[in-house]
Amino acid sequence: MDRFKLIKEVGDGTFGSVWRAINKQNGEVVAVKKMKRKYYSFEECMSLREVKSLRRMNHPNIVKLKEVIRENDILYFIMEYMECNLYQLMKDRVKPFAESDVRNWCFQIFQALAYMHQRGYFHRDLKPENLLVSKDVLKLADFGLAREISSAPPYTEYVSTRWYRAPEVLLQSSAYDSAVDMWAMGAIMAELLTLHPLFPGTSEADEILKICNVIGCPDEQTWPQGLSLAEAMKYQFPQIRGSQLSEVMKSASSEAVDLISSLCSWDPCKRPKAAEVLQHAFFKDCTYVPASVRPKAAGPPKTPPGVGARGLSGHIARRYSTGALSTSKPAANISIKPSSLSKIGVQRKLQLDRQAPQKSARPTESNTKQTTSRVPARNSPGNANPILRHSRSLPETGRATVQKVSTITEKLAHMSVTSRTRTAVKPPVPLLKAGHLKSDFLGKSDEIPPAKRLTRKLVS
Ligand SMILES: Nc1ncnc2c1ncn2[C@@H]1O[C@H](COP(=O)(O)OP(=O)(O)OP(=O)(O)O)[C@@H](O)[C@H]1O
Repeated sequence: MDRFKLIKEVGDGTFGSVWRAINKQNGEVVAVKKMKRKYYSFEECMSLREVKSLRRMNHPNIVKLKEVIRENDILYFIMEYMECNLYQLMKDRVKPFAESDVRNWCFQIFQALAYMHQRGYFHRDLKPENLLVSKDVLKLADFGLAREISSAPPYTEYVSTRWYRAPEVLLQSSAYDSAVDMWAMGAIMAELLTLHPLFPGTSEADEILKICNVIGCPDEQTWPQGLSLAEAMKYQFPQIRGSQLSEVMKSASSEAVDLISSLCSWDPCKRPKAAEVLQHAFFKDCTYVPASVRPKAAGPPKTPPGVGARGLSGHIARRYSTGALSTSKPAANISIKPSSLSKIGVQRKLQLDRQAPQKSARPTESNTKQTTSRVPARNSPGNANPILRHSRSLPETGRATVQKVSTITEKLAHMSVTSRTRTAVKPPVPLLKAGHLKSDFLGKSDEIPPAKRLTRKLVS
């Protein structure tokens, strides 16, 4: 690590602290993520999901892992540096972002998702904090480490973010897939457009209630599997017709509302795939698709190989070609090069009953008993949220408006996605009542005082 000069801590997550640093050898600014737990062998580091998945990703909208260094049993990830995350951009804002900005950002993220879903990976913890920004470039970060659950607590505990958690995960489905990322993106898009979280649940049961308040409760037509999942848990959905998303997002365009409606469909099968989303009318002005997600036959890109709908200079994409894994004890260098894709893909144990062990920027649960803290959500509307005042169901899906814009994007729509199986052991299920606020599905209370309900950071 002598090669790097740490300048400033820029992030403190559950698993690691992140620093802006300079590579003294070439002057390059990098991000150094110093992991909080110790690693006693290089093999252990190599088996981390974050390493396994990120080293296989080479996309302009996925943060590049340059090196992995183990020194004195401490693990460091050397990554490309990004200026901030989307939550930081949102939290002090009063005026919502222009829809064109949201469009450009989301277009980039959906491209990254199309790329990784095609390769059999899905993120499972999409949230504004994990979407990093530099100028108008957005990149997905924080891959899969949280799936690495076999090591000693507390740093390997799984922490997921409730506000963006898909209903099938909330209802403890034993099999779910990349559609969970699509749900999270719907919630994130809405939050970007309104500066308010769309489903700010204070517990898992309240999370489902918040969802029902917006999109109405599911029925045999909209999500039969969901009713079965609920029945298996002895959970009763609150009988709510829901609001109108356009009322919650008054200034959003009909295309934005339509896309969010389809992304936040109860039934994961009814959510569009990432590649389909790129063809949605909301993105009609965004035509650039990076070479990395184009079918090989499509030829070279017509715009520079940058990122985002606006396109960026080519040097950015070229920076991401190689990297090295290294350790100083014992010395060993291993090249990062894309290897054959794992058929297992992302595996992350989901623990739904308790809260995050420590610093986590969002309402989360993990399998520790520690309480968690939250920082206030900017402009959190609380009960003033208009979703609580309206009662009309959303359209089942907005897929009808998906438009075909090019041969390339048409081909993208046929990208395959590998399903994954959740490995969590299910504990006994208590009887749950609709809208139950006192305890979570697994019987552990995570209710917090009303004044703190709509805050983001969980406190010990
Ligand atoms: N490459 C980077 N460049 C700049 N900042 C970064 C980078 N990677 C992460 N960060 C910052 O550090 C924060 C924490 O990083 P990260 O999410 O990887 O840690 P974590 O311990 O896995 O967090 P979590 O609690 O979400 O699981 C991010 O929200 C972001 O603000």
